Amino acid sequence: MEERAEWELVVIGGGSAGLVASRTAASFGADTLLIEGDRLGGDCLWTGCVPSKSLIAAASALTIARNSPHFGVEADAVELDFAAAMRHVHSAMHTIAPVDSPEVLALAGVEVLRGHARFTGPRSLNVEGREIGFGQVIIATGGSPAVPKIDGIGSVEVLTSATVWDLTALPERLVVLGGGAVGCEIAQAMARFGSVVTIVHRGDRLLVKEAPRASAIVQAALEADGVTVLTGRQAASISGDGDGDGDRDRRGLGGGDGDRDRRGPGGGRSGAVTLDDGTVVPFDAILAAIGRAPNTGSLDADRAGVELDEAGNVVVNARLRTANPRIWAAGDVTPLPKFTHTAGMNGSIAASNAVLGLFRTIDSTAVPRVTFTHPEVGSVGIVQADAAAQGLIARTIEHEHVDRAIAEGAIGGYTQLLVDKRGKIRGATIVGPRAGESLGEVSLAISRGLTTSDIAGTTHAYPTFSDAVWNAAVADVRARLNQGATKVATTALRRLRRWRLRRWRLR
Ligand SMILES: Cc1cc2nc3c(=O)[nH]c(=O)nc-3n(C[C@H](O)[C@H](O)[C@H](O)COP(=O)(O)OP(=O)(O)OC[C@H]3O[C@@H](n4cnc5c(N)ncnc54)[C@H](O)[C@@H]3O)c2cc1C
Ligand SMILES: NC(=O)c1ccc[n+]([C@@H]2O[C@H](COP(=O)([O-])OP(=O)(O)OC[C@H]3O[C@@H](n4cnc5c(N)ncnc54)[C@H](O)[C@@H]3O)[C@@H](O)[C@H]2O)c1
Repeated sequence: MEERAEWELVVIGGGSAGLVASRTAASFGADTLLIEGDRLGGDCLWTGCVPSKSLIAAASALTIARNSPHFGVEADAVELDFAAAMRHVHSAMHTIAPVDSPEVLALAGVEVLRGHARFTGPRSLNVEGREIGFGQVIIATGGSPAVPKIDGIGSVEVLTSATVWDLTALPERLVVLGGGAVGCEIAQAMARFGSVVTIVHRGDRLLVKEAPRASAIVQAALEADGVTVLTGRQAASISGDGDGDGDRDRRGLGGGDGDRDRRGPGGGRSGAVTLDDGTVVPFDAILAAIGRAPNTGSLDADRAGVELDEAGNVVVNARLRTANPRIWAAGDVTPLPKFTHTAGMNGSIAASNAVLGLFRTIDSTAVPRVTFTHPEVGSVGIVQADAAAQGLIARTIEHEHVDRAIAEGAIGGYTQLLVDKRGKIRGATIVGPRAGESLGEVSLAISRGLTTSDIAGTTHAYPTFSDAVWNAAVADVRARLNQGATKVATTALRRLRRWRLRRWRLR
């Protein structure tokens, strides 16, 4: 690395937020140093989006093959090769990884330093013994999976989203703690592979941030795939079958031989969990998916005057500036929504504010999110629970009336737009195949203040799932035509037209 007394901008953390922040800063010509303590690409590439969506794709392929007789396609023996499915997961990660290699970043003007960074003062960092001076810093150190504090948790190897991708054998019985996005996505994929999966969820419904109807549809879909969903409960204690120190091969973690995982006592990952209502659920593997904790524990943020909240998140204002005006933060290390797209977007905002002195602020009105279960749940803007309080009107299209859904035999979902009095789209929920793809249009509409007339007046290709968005907008426009001043105007225009037509006839 080039030696300098001071770097114009240092970015700590090479995940989604840090990568976008450093590339943005370098594109403005700033001397940019990116410090990464582990692997460039971060959670999204190595332990989050990419492996989970690859696992889901493998499980979908299996389910489609099994359901093919419905479409008149007979497949004799549909078999799972779990080790091959996991090879697909790792191959996807390694295919994407080179995009963010130090060599590619260097071409973009970003210098990469490997090592763990911590603050030594308001304008200095230490990376593995090396002092680094900075003009400004963007903290993008992300988060790590939280592990619950439960009696006996040390007696068993608890999988998390950081380690589950190293499984080489399918656990026969899997307990998933937590019914958020991580829990639902992985539980469904593993159940489709053939694991007997139980979700233990503290909340009263899965995916609690989504509309209750969306939660109910996802729960029914998971149950149809064989998942047992226990809501309103949590683990009280865990007991491992063995001594808890089984080696990696016996646990089916890394380097195993791919055999179906059947560990007896002493295996280290099997055991039983006792819930707070006394229910006992035995397992061959247990996955904690109860949220994430920010990576600020060893950052020595206080030495730089950076304020943390009670949960350890870096406190930022709407411009993503911390309590130290030279230090900014973006991504999962902040209390903002934890998604790759928000990490990237906010990384770009932090970098442009830091380097160019702009006053860009984060947009919290149109943050889309998609849970990639089958069916997918996509939502953006205001959710249904808050709609009534804000006087919004819901326009809902059931997918049983969407031709593409009928053609694909996937009619269980719905598309709902939440619209204000003037026809402005303020929120949406889509439950169904490719909901995430249909959501883009609604996100644009909300962020640009578009109305249902704008969507209704835009030709949409047929037959697509985005037809449902179009039809919901058309339904809103039609309903408005029958109301108030619009009704008066259309009635007057129609009468005028009829009068003119009558006069033409008389000529
Ligand atoms: C199972 C799972 C599935 C997910 N699926 C999706 C999805 O489908 N869509 C979506 O939008 N989001 C998804 N997410 C969330 C998404 O992965 C995160 O929101 C996103 O990756 C956060 O990016 P980040 O840059 O803030 O943090 P990270 O990606 O965690 O990057 C932080 C980086 O900082 C490094 N670091 C930490 N401390 C230091 C230090 N002191 N010095 C140097 N380096 C340091 C770390 O090694 C890491 O590489 C998923 C998450 C999980 C767990
Ligand atoms: N498709 C996506 O975009 C995607 C996918 C996965 C993860 N993510 C991101 O990753 C983050 C973490 O996801 P997550 O699912 O781990 O967290 P989460 O916070 O979304 O959900 C965890 C759930 O577990 C429950 N819970 C907490 N402690 C529990 C306990 N001891 N026992 C049982 N239940 C318990 C909580 O009530 C909560 O609803 C999310 O914030 C999300 O933004 C996004």
